Amino acid sequence: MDALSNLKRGLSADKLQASSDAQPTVQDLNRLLLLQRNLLEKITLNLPLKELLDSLCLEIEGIVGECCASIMLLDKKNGDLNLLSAPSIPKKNFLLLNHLTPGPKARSCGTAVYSDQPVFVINTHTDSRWENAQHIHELMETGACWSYPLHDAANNAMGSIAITSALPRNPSTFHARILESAAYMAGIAITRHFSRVALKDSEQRFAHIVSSIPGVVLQTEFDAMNKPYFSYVSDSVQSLCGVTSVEALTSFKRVWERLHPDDRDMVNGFLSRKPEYGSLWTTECRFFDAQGHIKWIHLASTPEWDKHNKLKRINSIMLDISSEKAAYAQLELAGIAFASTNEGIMVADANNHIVDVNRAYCEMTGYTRDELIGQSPSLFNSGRHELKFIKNIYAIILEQGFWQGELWNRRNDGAIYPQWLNISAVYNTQGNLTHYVNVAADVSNIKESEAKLRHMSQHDALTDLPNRQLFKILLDHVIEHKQNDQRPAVLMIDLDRFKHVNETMGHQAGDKLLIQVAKRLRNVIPDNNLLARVGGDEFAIMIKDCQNQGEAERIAMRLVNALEAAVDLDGHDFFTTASIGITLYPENGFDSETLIKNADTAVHQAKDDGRNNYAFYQPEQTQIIEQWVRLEPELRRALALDQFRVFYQPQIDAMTGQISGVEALVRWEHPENGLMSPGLFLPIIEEIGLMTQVGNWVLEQACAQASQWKDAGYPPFRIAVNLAGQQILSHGFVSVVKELLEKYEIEPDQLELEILENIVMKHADAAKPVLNELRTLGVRLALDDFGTGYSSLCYLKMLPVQKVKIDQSLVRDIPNDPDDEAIARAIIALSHSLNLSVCAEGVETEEQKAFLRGENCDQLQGYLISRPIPAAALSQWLDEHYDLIGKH
Ligand SMILES: Nc1nc2c(ncn2[C@@H]2O[C@@H]3COP(=O)(O)O[C@H]4[C@@H](O)[C@H](n5cnc6c(=O)[nH]c(N)nc65)O[C@@H]4COP(=O)(O)O[C@H]3[C@H]2O)c(=O)[nH]1
Repeated sequence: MDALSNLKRGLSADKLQASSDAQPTVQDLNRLLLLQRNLLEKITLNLPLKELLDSLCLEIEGIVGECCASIMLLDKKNGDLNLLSAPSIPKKNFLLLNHLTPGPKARSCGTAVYSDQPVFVINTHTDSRWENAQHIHELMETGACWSYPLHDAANNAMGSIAITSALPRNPSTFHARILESAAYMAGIAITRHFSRVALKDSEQRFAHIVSSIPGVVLQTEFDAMNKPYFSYVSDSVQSLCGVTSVEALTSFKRVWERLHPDDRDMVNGFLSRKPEYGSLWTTECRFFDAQGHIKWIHLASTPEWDKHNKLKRINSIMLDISSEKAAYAQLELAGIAFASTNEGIMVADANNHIVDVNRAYCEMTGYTRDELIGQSPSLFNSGRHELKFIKNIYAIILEQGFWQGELWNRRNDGAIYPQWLNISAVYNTQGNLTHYVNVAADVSNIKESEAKLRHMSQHDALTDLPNRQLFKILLDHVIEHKQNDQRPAVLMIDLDRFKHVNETMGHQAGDKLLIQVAKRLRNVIPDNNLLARVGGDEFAIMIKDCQNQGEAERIAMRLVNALEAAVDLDGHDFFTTASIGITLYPENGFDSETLIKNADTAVHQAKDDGRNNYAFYQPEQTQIIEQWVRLEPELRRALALDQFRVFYQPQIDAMTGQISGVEALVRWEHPENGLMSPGLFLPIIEEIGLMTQVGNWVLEQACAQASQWKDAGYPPFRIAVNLAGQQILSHGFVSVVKELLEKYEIEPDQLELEILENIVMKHADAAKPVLNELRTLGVRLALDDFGTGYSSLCYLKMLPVQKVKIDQSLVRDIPNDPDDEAIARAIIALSHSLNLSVCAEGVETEEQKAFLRGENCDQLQGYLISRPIPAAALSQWLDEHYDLIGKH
């Protein structure tokens, strides 16, 4: 329907304001053209919509006269019409006019929009389309209202433009044209406005999206020469490649130069891909950022092709994946470590089901990876740990996050092995336990080495017996855990003169001897008792329960006997003996330290008692040992410091009283202690191996003195010198004697060498040839201290001795002890029967002298005649008893 017919439909004869319906004049048309031109100009200038529409309304009002122009717009949300521009309508009336819902009776504007037709109401008071507008009439003078719908780009009604007059009024054709034209232009202005707003919105949204993307958005196009250039680059390119988006847009090269040289060929290939590659291209490459650090980029692109399949454009996004790359590299590294480490690694989930294991773990356990996945670590249970222990481990892990320690586990083949295990709990970011990581090492080898080391450190390498340290530990253990009536005992066994074996026969022979000794001792001691080698030639035995002294004594006897049989050393029979010291718990000590120390002390007592013997600990021995320790270093220097002296004690003929000889006896003139007798220091000298040196020194002193006495005019008498075992067995001893005799021009039979009975007995094989040589030399030999040791008369027969010296212990109790008398009597008689002369030692009383003379003892020596005295004093004694000498 055109404007005019619409006009006719709304006409009413009454109260109409006059209106010319004449055709528009040239002036009108000019005004209309001017209106259009002005509005188009303003649209082009992009003036604000409101300003633009207001000016349109005002211009219409100016052309039409006595009217108000207004523009209403549909609210898309609720579908109501609201005023968008009404410059001449007071603002207070806006509320009356707004919220107009389009409909058939919705006044002029609502009806126009509803019907999408122009509506010319020439009298609002009578027109049914205004019948609901009483509230408006009450407040506004509204007589006529002509309205035209506005259209959007899709030609849908989106609002209205209206000319309202206070009085009813007819529109002219020109009015209708103005309205039509204004509606058209307002529609353009509004549509354009909304397009611009939408575009701006879209741009803003795009910019927002691009800026919020953690990467660079870019568009690459190709020029006529097919060279790439960027048609769009988002600002974030700067943080990635160190160039601004403006620089990138102006120079593709600037970005290209930031690309890692090694990746350029690959990216070149990327840019020249063919459609076959599909619609999404991805790759990874490296760029240098502004600081020169490498950034890893994930490049994702969608290509656009022209109709000739020529690449037109590439839309890309570049994402910084540097941290992911680093994390991946770390993961890769962890993966390599996991796979290649020698530590077994097992990962279990929160329910303790195995989720992964490495190669080392499989090797250690003997299971394949597939066999282990999904299993529980209880598969390795060795049965050596209580459930409580395992539960406690997991309790510690939950409390502290980890546990480490040693476990016994079972391999697939059933073998049980020690494992050093470190279990850590793994928690996720929410703090929930997700995994357990077990790092385990098979410590069997370490354990074995440890055990070997421990064994080595606690055992003697030669005999494989426990050493002193272990002996002490075990002894303390027995003491600590002993039953009430249990009495442990310690037997310390010291091989007599073992050093001599080493020195004369070599260490190998010494080792063999020790091995044999160990074997014999082991065979002798009762089961369940302990034998240890606690020093070079020292063994120790712990009797776990020794009921009484007698039992210890019996064992000691058995030990002594066991060692008595000859030991075969490289085809030679060798005899060894031992001195045994015994301590009993608790009387001789409450701990291992004291029991061992005191047993050591008792060993010395046994040695003093003549060796090849045993002795129980006597507390007073400790004092002697202490003295020993004090004197030893001083004794080592005594010879060099000329602190030894030789005293002489005369021996007389029992029948005639004439002097028959003198015995040389050594003394030590200690700088502080004064003169010390040999009993106090000779055992030490012997023990420290200086006996040969000191003994030979005494021998030389005696020979020199004999020569002096001879030179002084005294008739020759015998010089008796004591010989120690070490001396007899020392290399070249006979030559030493020979040289001395020659040096001091002494007749061999003037020298008498006194040897101890037990020394000869013990070393018969070695000593006998030496004694024979001495005898061949012409030197006289006397058996000293006879009657105290073996007293084997068979030996007497075998040895080349000419004299027997009755020990002073047998003389001491004469005449009170009939036994001693009987022994002395027997020795004298038997010696005489073997053509040996007899000298009695320690003669102190006339009774002893009388008894001995009565028994035909040949010589007497003792305090009754003279104490041992220095050479000068003896010279004086000789002078005083000159007659005795002369008669010799
Ligand atoms: N109670 C008492 N004692 C008497 C009496 N007459 C002598 N004596 C002591 O008896 C010991 C005799 O020497 P011996 O039996 O060979 O016993 C010697 C001897 O075996 C050893 N000895 C001494 N000098 C040497 C030495 O140069 N070399 C070696 N190998 N042994 C020596 O030391 C032992 C002890 O020597 P001495 O203390 O000098 O003790 C000496 C002497 O002083 C007496 O009437 N009553």
